[in-house]
Amino acid sequence: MRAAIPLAKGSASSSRWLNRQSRDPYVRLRSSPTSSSSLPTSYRSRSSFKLVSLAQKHPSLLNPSTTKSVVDLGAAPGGWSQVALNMLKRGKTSGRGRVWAVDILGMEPIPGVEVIKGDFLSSEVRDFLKSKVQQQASAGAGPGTGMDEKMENDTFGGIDTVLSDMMAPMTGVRIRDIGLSLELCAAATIFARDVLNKAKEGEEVRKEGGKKVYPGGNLVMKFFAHPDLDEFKKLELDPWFGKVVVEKPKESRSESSEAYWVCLGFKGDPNVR
Ligand SMILES: C[S@@+](CC[C@H](N)C(=O)[O-])C[C@H]1O[C@@H](n2cnc3c(N)ncnc32)[C@H](O)[C@@H]1O
Repeated sequence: MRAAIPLAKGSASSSRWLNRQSRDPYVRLRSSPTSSSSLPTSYRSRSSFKLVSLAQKHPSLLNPSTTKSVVDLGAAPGGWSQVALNMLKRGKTSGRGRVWAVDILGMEPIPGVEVIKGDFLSSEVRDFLKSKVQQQASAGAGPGTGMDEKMENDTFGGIDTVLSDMMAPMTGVRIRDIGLSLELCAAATIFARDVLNKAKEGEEVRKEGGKKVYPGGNLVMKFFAHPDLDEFKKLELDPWFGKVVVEKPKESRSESSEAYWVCLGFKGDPNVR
């Protein structure tokens, strides 16, 4: 087991880090027990506020009335899963909503979230997760639900939203770090294509509260800005979704090159439409 590396007392970098943490409003909010807003603020991670922000801007990502099932990739310590679960609990789908959380690291349990510990880059872990999702899909299917028919037609993936905040430990070697980010994005994208609910034929974009809602499942995925990743979006995301936008939530540190793709309205394989 690797020993924890202590922060060098008084070193310039540790004082910079401590200084930044103490000034960061999202680090303080993370553990604040109360808030005037209706959103719970005792989240496990600073990152939670990024998802809150993305979901406020794109309400169909975690829509309390329609989102029933969410997969959270790179979930530890569990902040995004908490946000997703809270949103599902507030809606009509409460009780039926499911969240699966996957991480290479362990995390404290969250009641209502099924945690799978494993490396998402391993095909065994992805297949295990897929089988869990499919079990739910077939349990939900049945006469009168319309789901049996959807599954026969191969248009029921079972998942409404896939979230990926996965980030490999940075090596500092830019080309390697970009390669790792691309590898995680590729694995999350291929998985999402297999499990996301597809827009039904003839289903139109509708407006809700002045915002467009694209039919079909959604994918939110962290990436690191680089021309190779722009190319990835153009080839692997844009043709598969109704709309793909790049978001840099205000809670994401400006010095970080991280951003998120918000992919709305899964349409399925462009080659067979
Ligand atoms: C930024 S953290 C996620 C924070 C989380 N969204 C939250 O709000 O608590 C990134 C996570 O990605 C996980 N990760 C990186 N590579 C992974 C992989 N190959 N498989 C599973 N998890 C991975 C890391 O272990 C880490 O916990």
